[in-house]
Parts: sequence; C-alpha cells; structure tokens
Amino acid sequence: MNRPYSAKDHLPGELYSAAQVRELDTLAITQIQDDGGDTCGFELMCRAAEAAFACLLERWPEEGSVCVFAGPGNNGGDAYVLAALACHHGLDVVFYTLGDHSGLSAAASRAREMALEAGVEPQVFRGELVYEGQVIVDGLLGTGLNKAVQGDYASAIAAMNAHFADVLALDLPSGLSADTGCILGCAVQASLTVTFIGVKQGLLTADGPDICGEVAFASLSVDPLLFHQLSASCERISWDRLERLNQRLNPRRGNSHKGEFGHVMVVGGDHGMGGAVAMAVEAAGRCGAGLIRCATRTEHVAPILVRRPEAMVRAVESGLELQPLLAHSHVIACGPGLGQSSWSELLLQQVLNASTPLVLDADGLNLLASPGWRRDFSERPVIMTPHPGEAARLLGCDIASVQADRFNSARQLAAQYQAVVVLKGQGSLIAAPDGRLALCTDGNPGMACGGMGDVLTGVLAALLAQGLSPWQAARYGVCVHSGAADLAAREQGQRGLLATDLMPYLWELMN
Ligand SMILES: NC(=O)C1=CN([C@@H]2O[C@H](COP(=O)(O)OP(=O)(O)OC[C@H]3O[C@@H](n4cnc5c(N)ncnc54)[C@H](OP(=O)(O)O)[C@@H]3O)[C@@H](O)[C@H]2O)[C@H](O)CC1
Ligand SMILES: [K+]
Repeated sequence: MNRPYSAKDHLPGELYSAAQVRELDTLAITQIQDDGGDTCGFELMCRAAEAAFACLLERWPEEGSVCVFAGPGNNGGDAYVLAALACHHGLDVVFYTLGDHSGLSAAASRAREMALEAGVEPQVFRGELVYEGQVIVDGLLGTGLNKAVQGDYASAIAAMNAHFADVLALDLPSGLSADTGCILGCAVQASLTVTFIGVKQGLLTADGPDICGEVAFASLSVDPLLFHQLSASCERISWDRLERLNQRLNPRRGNSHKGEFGHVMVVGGDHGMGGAVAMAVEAAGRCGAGLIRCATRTEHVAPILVRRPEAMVRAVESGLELQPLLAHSHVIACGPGLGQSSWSELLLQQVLNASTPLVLDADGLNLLASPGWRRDFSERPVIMTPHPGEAARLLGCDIASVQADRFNSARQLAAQYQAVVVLKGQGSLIAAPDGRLALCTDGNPGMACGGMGDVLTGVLAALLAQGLSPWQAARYGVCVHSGAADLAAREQGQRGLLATDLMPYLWELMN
C-alpha cells in the first residue's frame, strides 16, 4: 500500500478544534469517495496508520516488537491497521483492546479484519500490561474524547505510563482534550504524537506540550483546497516563523506627531516595586523605542537613572502630576509594580482617561477588574497582558476555569474589553476583538519568575510605539519575548533564569 504522500509533513501554521478536524475528515472522505474510493473513511484510516507506522520505524528502527492499545472508535481503527502493518513488517505484536468492539464503525471493523488476517491476536486489557519491548502505541482515544477518563481506560493509561517503553500516541495522547489542551482525568505521557489531517490546537497549549512529546504532523494527502473551506481556529506563531520583523516596523501612522516615533511612557512602581518599571523601561529601550519616560515614586528615580540614564524618569506622587506628562507619549505602558493603593488608583485613572495607545499589565489589570473600573477600549489601541490569575479576576471566575479553556478565555476577554489580549502561560495566546487567535509555541518554564511580565510590557510598548498595530505588536512581541527567553535559557538553563537576562537577546532578535 504505497501511497503518494510523505509520512511526516512540516508542522503547518493553522491549528484546528476537534470539530473542525472531524469536518475535514468528512470532506476528505467525500473527496475520496468522489474519486471512486471507499465511503467509510477506511482509506484515510490506512493512510493515518501508515504515516504513524513510518514514524515508528524512523524513531525506533531497531525495535522488534510493538504493544498496541485500541479503543472503541476510529482512533482504535488506526491502531488495528498499524498492528497489521507491524505484523507484515515482521514485528511481534502484543494487542490490547478496551471497550466493546461490536460497536466499531465500518472503517474500524475493516481495520480489525485486516489485523486479524495479518495474524494479530487482540486480547481484552484486564489491568496487566505484559510486554518486554520498547514501543507502545496509544490508539485508545483521539478527537472523540468527550468525558474524563476513568475505569479500565484510566488503568490502561496508568499501565502505559508506568511501563518503561516509549509511547507513540495516535492523533492525540489519550486523555488530552484536542480543543483546550487540558488533561481530562488522566492522560498518556507520549514521547511522540503523530497527529493527522489537521494540528489540534490543544496539542500546543496548557498541558498539551507536557504530554505530547515530539509532535509529528501527517496531512494524509488531504487536498489543501479543503482547508480553505475552513478558517483555522488559531494561527501557530513562533519567532522563526514570523516574517522579518524589521520589514514591518516603522510604517507611517496617520496620527504620528511631527514624524516623532517611539515615545513610551512607563507608569508604575509603587513603594518597594521600582524594579518592575526599571525592567519595563529597559525592555522598551532594547526593543527600539526612541524615547522612554517613566513616572514612578520618588524613591525609584535615582536607581532607575543609574541603571538606565537613557530614560527620563519623573517622580509623581499624585495623579495630577502625571496628567501633563501623558500628553507627550505615543504609548503608555501601565501596570508594572503599580500596586493597588490610592496612589495607584489615581495614576490609573489618569491613564484610562487618556486616549493614547496603551499596554495594560499586572495591577493595572487587577484594578480594572475591581468594581467601578469597568470599561472597554473599542476606541483605543490597547493590549492587555493577563496571566491566568489576572484573567480570572477580569472574567469574574477562578483560575481553573480560565485554564480549562484558554482559547475561549482569551477570546472572551478580547471581546469583553475590545482589546488585544495576551493570555500568558505555556502556549501563550493572543486574541483580537474580532475573534482572531494566535498561539506562540516559543518560551519555557524558566519564564515563570518575577519580572518576566514587566519585560513583556516594555517589549509590547516599544513595538506599538514604532507603528505596529496592537495585533501585530502582540504577535511579534510575544515571540520576541519568548524567543529571547529560549535563547537565554539555552546559555545557562531554565532554572535561575532572570527577567533581565533577556535584555541582550531582545536586542539581538529585534535586529
Ligand atoms: N475516518 C475518520 O474519521 C478518521 C479518523 N481518524 C481517527 O479517528 C479518531 C476519532 O475517532 P472517533 O471514533 O470519533 O473517536 P475516538 O476513537 O477518539 O473515541 C472513541 C469513542 O470513545 C468514547 N469515549 C470518549 N471519551 C471517553 C472516555 N473518557 N472514556 C471511555 N470512552 C470514551 C466515545 O464514545 P462514547 O459512546 O463513549 O461517547 C468515542 O466515540 C481520530 O482521533 C483519529 O485517530 C483517522 O486518523 C483519520 C480518519
Ligand atoms: K490516542
């Protein structure tokens, strides 16, 4: 069965929900049918299994045996065909089934027949995994996962995870939600996931990256024209995928003041939190802002000037002192170390009353979330940069609900505040008020430390100040920020990475 398609295709930029991929499956099956092929999806199933088997041979070329788990649906169907291929290839096959195979789809039934003809001997999994080899194939659950994993499925997953063998997950690690990237109950810990037809968005955010291992994509030669009938749910972005940033910078903005570009005003730094504004100031400078002002508590003026004499730092102890300073700025970055005191509120009030493009972060968001501050930014270019905790406050829910569906949370916030929203975390999401969504795959756990958000605020402010729209500034800024963190972590490791370690790499990536 040699088909004209490659086992592994380059990971595309479009990400899809489970429902969208099921729609693509149906469109592809119809197209195969129109070409005189089968009507039940068996052809696609064979292509999926062959792609996965090719990846298996490439990754474990010396392996003489494979242990395959098949669930009750088409994910299991893929597993049956793969087991048949493994038999034909001369591998020893241990095959476990879960669920009742009498309910198999037409395609999966043909797959099971193919496996039996090839000499596969399916056995019902009864809790004990007896297998001496190095490769387990997880065909339990794919995009059909629709509830938390429990019972036999949970014990099968526990057995796979406890076994020393590596796991190749078919389409998704069983237990991972294709839509949200959350683990429903428990999930397979895969070292390789071969995903078919469309890359599921859940593979790349929340828990997805921690349990997928390497993600390989197989298009199954589905006609790309089919994809045009379906707008991708989300765009995958990363530093190396963005067209050269400097091609985008400095476009002429209609409302530029006398051709002056790149004037950023950082507002924040309540008592004891001067470092936050210092980092935002420096990051804005390293990302090309031409002029950086800072309005902060008196105690922080000298230390910031020592660190960054390029900045113009003004002591403001009341909102009234801030107001005249705001008039000269292209962009305001408000929130780093702002705190939630009456001083903080006076400054934020002035910032919200202005019409200047704005990056709102940290306590600027926490104050906005508190009663009486509610407003939307439909008339103002704004980027909000909540971490899940700030997002929960803004949405009036708990953190678990935000993380249970990061895509929806980010979209909801962008619609509610009519601003571009960066929902930080593993697989940071960028949402626009019009529903567009992007997912950045750069970054690492070393970024989970104080100050990283302050640096991002400065990066975003600098890109806005250089003429990018909030959407473009957020996409590029998140990739520059995470890309810099990856470069810095490569030098000395993720643990102990400090926010200010990013500065030289910001400078590098901006050029
Ligand atoms: N021709 C095609 O469509 C192709 C599909 N591909 C593969 O198929 C899966 C999707 O297959 P599907 O049958 O839709 O669903 P699954 O195999 O993922 O799940 C099977 C059933 O399992 C039940 N289920 C759901 N969650 C759980 C759970 N937590 N515990 C136990 N059982 C669960 C559910 O049935 P219910 O009756 O219980 O609702 C599912 O229907 C896709 O991922 C691909 O691998 C091919 O790759 C391409 C061709
Ligand atoms: K699976």
